[in-house]
Amino acid sequence: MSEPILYLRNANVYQKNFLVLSHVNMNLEKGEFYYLIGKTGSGKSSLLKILYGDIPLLEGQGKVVDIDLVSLKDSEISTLRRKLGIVFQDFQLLTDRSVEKNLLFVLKATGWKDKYAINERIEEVLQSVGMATKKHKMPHELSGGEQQRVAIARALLNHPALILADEPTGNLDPETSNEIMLLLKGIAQQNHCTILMATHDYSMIKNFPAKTIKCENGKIYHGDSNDLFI
Ligand SMILES: Nc1ncnc2c1ncn2[C@@H]1O[C@H](COP(=O)(O)OP(=O)(O)OP(=O)(O)O)[C@@H](O)[C@H]1O
Repeated sequence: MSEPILYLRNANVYQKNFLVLSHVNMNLEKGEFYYLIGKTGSGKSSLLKILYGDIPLLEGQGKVVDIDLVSLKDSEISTLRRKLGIVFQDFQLLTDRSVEKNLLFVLKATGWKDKYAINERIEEVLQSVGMATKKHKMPHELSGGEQQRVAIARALLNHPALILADEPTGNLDPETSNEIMLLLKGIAQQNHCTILMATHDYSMIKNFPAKTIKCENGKIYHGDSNDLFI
């Protein structure tokens, strides 16, 4: 079996002094799609935050895209995030600049200098999410689904091997949610990239089956979305 793209061993996930999840063990394989499910407050966002370095891993072991979470220093968090794509429910685009400038901002912040390469990468990611014709639009001129497409394009800029998505369809209607799911699944396949997506949306899980990681009563359980509908 190939090396997992991320693993946690006996990891305890805390929010301040509160133990949210204990003895978390997980291995995510390259190119696979996983749902992270569980009731509100069960720890999905906290688990994702451990993985992108927003909460420190104080107990247990873990590695994400070859970066050790236990020894992660503040100065290495930007390196970790550069290797990941992160997508949020509320898109988190910079509202004062165009789609193109949102992407440019990330490329510059992550060390891209060559103007030609920058323009080419912006074109590529916008093409891959079907937004190439909207690069001069401001975020408020886009629908929620379009804004999420731009956020996904932004997540793809640095060719991440892993995308962490926290309720990416939570603010979208069912039809637009399906479009975003198709897009994410296509990205996982084409780029051989792993996606871990937190969601509450069981109808979507039913439409797009995948492996599941469930947070419940302070623990996680591995399964398959088909198990949820027996
Ligand atoms: N900043 C914080 N400080 C203290 N406790 C927190 C903080 N953020 C979350 N918690 C607590 O940690 C637990 C897990 O919250 P978390 O946001 O990870 O759940 P979730 O499964 O993502 O929920 P939702 O589906 O509502 O987003 C909850 O009991 C919550 O109250």
